[in-house]
Amino acid sequence: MVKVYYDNEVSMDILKDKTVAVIGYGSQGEAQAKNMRDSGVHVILGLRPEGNSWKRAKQDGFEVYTIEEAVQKADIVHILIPDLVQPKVYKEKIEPHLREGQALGFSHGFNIHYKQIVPPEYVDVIMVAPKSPGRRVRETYLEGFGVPALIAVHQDYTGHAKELALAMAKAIGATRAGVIETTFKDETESDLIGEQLVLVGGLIELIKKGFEVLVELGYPPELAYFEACNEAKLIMDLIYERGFTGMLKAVSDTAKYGGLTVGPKVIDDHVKENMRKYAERVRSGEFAKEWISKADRAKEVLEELMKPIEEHEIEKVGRFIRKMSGLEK
Ligand SMILES: NC(=O)c1ccc[n+]([C@@H]2O[C@H](COP(=O)([O-])OP(=O)(O)OC[C@H]3O[C@@H](n4cnc5c(N)ncnc54)[C@H](O)[C@@H]3O)[C@@H](O)[C@H]2O)c1
Ligand SMILES: CC(C)(O)[C@@H](O)C(=O)O
Ligand SMILES: [Mg+2]
Ligand SMILES: [Mg+2]
Repeated sequence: MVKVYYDNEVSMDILKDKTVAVIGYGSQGEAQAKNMRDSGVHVILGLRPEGNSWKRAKQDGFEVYTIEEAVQKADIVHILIPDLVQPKVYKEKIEPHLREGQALGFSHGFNIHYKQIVPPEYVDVIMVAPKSPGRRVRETYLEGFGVPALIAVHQDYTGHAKELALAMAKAIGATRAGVIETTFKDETESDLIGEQLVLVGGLIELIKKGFEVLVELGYPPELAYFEACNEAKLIMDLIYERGFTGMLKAVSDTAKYGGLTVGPKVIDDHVKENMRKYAERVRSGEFAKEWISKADRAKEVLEELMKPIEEHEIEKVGRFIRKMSGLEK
């Protein structure tokens, strides 16, 4: 079993009298900046003056500076802007202001692992990667807990890089749930493979295709939505809390028999073959090459990819069901 770091064995002393500049105030930036501030860390924000985040971060009571100023004021520069934006911002606004002994922090190893950012040898390079969307990073912290996270050290100039990564993980609330040390390579590849095959790509397609089959067979879309999507959350909660076995114990014997005999025939070896193929594309760097080649028009590319999803019938029914459940107005 891997070593897991918990609250009682990690100290935040190394962050005393230090300033953490969080670059970016999006999903992870906002959550991590707020958690670290609430843990007593001096956090400042480095943002674009013309951006929407500037106003939001100010309203949330943060000291906000341009990215260049924040780098100059900081001991730790924690880069939480979109992966494809990071290399340009790093080259133009961060690298020219770096000082000996500072630390660069990341929540995903993409740009270090694929060498889109190559920091000078006189800084520490660390990762604190919460294994959760940003929103849960904040919500669980406010509930008095945290989300699990990975830490990694790419470069240890000061000799204190790991201590620093652990301290930041504690400040984010992650050591309450447990923190595991890994490498930039393993975090990057496993994160990309997980989100493509299962978490984002796999789940959307499984739910969408299940919904489509039910609707094609003539069942009302609302019923199809309950079966293929809404209840998926409730079943996943059971798996999250009790494991597969616990979930199976909670569903009917009919669901157990049908699920366990038909499931492997639907998600069959062809699906696993596809998974292997696309995991290999991540490991070979082919996926990164493709994604990096879109850097100049990432926004348009994503809009194009999201359009058919946004217009899919499942999204219309979803809005209706969420209203019905009081989740949306
Ligand atoms: N989204 C998640 O829940 C999640 C989970 C784990 C790890 N990560 C990693 O965290 C990092 C940040 O991802 P995110 O999804 O939180 O980012 P995001 O897309 O939410 O970041 C948006 C923010 O980045 C800043 N920004 C955007 N474009 C900019 C530019 N051109 N110049 C300067 N600032 C700019 C703005 O403050 C904006 O609010 C990435 O490395 C990502 O892989 C994200
Ligand atoms: C939340 C995820 C999918 O786990 C993260 O890795 C991301 O890239 O947003
Ligand atoms: Mg990811
Ligand atoms: Mg992830």
